[in-house]
Amino acid sequence: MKDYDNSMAIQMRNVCKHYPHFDLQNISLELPKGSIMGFIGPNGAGKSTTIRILMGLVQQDSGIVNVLGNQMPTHQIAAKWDIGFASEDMRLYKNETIQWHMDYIKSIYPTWDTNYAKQLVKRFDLTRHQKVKGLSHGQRVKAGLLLMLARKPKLLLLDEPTTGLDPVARHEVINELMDVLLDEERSILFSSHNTQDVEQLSDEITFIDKGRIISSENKESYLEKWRRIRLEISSDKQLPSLTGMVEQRRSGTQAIITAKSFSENMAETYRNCGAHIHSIENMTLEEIFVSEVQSSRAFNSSLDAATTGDNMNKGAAA
Ligand SMILES: Nc1ncnc2c1ncn2[C@@H]1O[C@H](COP(=O)(O)OP(=O)(O)OP(=O)(O)O)[C@@H](O)[C@H]1O
Repeated sequence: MKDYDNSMAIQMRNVCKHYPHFDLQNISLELPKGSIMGFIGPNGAGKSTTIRILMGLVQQDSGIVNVLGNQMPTHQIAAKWDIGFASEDMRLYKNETIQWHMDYIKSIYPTWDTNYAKQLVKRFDLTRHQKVKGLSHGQRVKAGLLLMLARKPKLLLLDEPTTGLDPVARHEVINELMDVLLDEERSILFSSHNTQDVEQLSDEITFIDKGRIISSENKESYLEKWRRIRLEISSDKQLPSLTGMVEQRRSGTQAIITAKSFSENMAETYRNCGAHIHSIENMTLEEIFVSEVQSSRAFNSSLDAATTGDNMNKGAAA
């Protein structure tokens, strides 16, 4: 990438990948160094495919990918020294112990931190001489994270790191990831279905659905824009459709408005139309996620309908 920005751990520009029943479409995202990005999307949205492209495990059909200054997949070998990757299907040797794996990783990576590895064994409540085949799912996930964290990679790519963990184990893993970020040069991108984890951990949030990024923003400013407005208006009056309103639900005199770019002017306009506003509430990331996905799907299907209509008209004209 000619204009590679040195302050970014990840830069993706217009990345596309075609599978027989799926297209990753024009993915562009940037992760500043020292930040943590939550990557949220429904099942089959394209999260793992994107992470695998960043890791060089899958090759994009087009578009530019730069990870820690390395063009991917061309310079993936150099990049992999500094990337820690963890996914649900991470393979450990079943007949070997956690200690065996620690020694093995230590022999490969000169950055391995023996003291930190020992601390992690304690914090994750693992037994070093236990064989992998005897570990529970949660213990296996924690062992995988330990092996990755103790070699101190500059970038962590985590594909659903908390899936299948009980609340206590999730809490331990999240706290550990937050501690990792105390070192300001390190960066994390993690995918999740769990919006609570993402809300707690992330500085940046990216939503993906059906292979397209639907938003990618700083968490604080993003959460600040969304509001749910509950109001009452006489049933014979219409509420105006304002810019930034993504949903309006009415039942008799009661209405609930979801706003994507809320401003006081919006509330004022409703009041001027005769509405009485009961409350203006902040929304959780989960509520915002559902609204984003629904409005993006509605928008895309209206575009598809318009395109189909155009084609039919062209067909008719021909
Ligand atoms: N090697 C492959 N060959 C064909 N299709 C694939 C391949 N890998 C992924 N896909 C398809 O790409 C789509 C996106 O999959 P991906 O695993 O990236 O989604 P995801 O967002 O991580 O989903 P989940 O949350 O369910 O894990 C799916 O429809 C999947 O079937």
